[in-house]
Amino acid sequence: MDQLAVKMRGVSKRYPHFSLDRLDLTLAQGSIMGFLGANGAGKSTTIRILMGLVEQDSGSVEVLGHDMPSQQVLAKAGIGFVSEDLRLYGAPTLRWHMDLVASVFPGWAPNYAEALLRRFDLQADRKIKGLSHGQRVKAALLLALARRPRLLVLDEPTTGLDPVARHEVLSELMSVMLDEERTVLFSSHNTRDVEQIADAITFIDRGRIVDSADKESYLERWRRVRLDLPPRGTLPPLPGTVSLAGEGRSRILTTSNFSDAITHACNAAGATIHAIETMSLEEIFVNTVNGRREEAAK
Ligand SMILES: Nc1ncnc2c1ncn2[C@@H]1O[C@H](COP(=O)(O)OP(=O)(O)OP(=O)(O)O)[C@@H](O)[C@H]1O
Repeated sequence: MDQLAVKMRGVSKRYPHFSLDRLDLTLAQGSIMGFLGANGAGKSTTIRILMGLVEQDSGSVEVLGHDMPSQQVLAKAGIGFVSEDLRLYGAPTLRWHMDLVASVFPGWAPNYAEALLRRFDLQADRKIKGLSHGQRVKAALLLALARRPRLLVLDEPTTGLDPVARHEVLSELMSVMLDEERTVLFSSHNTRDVEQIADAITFIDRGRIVDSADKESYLERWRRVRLDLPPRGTLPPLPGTVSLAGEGRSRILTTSNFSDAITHACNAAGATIHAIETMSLEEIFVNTVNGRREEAAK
């Protein structure tokens, strides 16, 4: 079994209008996990708990083998964290921040930091307050990456960036991650960003983990099948059916568990299949969340 960088078991946290509900989340070392959820789904709360910034009401949290929050000092030595909450000081320069982080973390890699400055097109002698939002995000990433943390936790790093800055940050992040094996937890409500860089994906909705798997498995399992039923024909119940829509004899079957058995069953029912379409992560995410909400409403 892979070593786990993050292990959350039965973690609950109750706020007056929201609760995280017995959340289980594991992140194997070396994997890049996209943590996807709509606004208010509980992504930041989960990340704050695993960073020891908020204490769970119940359940256990282990990060890099350390219990959280009780051993957070040990865990944090190995974590690079970038989030909207983390503000850099405005008046000092980026160089001042680099020197500060280097003085605190022995793993700081000066040559790597200089390479990242060039990659991110940042000038170290500029004051933080004079940087654009995109440049600040890149500065925060540089400060986290150059420590060479074993675990990188990025809470919505692309939120609020214009498309150009977003593309820059993502492509730099991707090339940085190709450089060596890193464990990354990357939260976002942007499925395209996650699809681009993650190899594992966890969906959270209304404080609950809805699904968690490697990206390829999502993209392979989910299909939209367009078909025509024979006159007065019906389809048998098919495992994995998320929705079956359509009018007259035409149907669109959305399944989260596609296999040849589905096409065989459709053919056996006399249906004519016109197309079997792959789905984007965005469509999978929307279908997962909607399917769950419809279940809850029944
Ligand atoms: N300290 C707090 N006190 C009360 N409620 C809180 C607190 N922190 C978070 N919440 C609530 O918990 C819910 C989940 O918030 P959270 O920030 O975890 O969501 P998110 O998935 O990160 O959302 P977004 O994508 O909008 O940032 C929200 O309804 C929020 O109002």
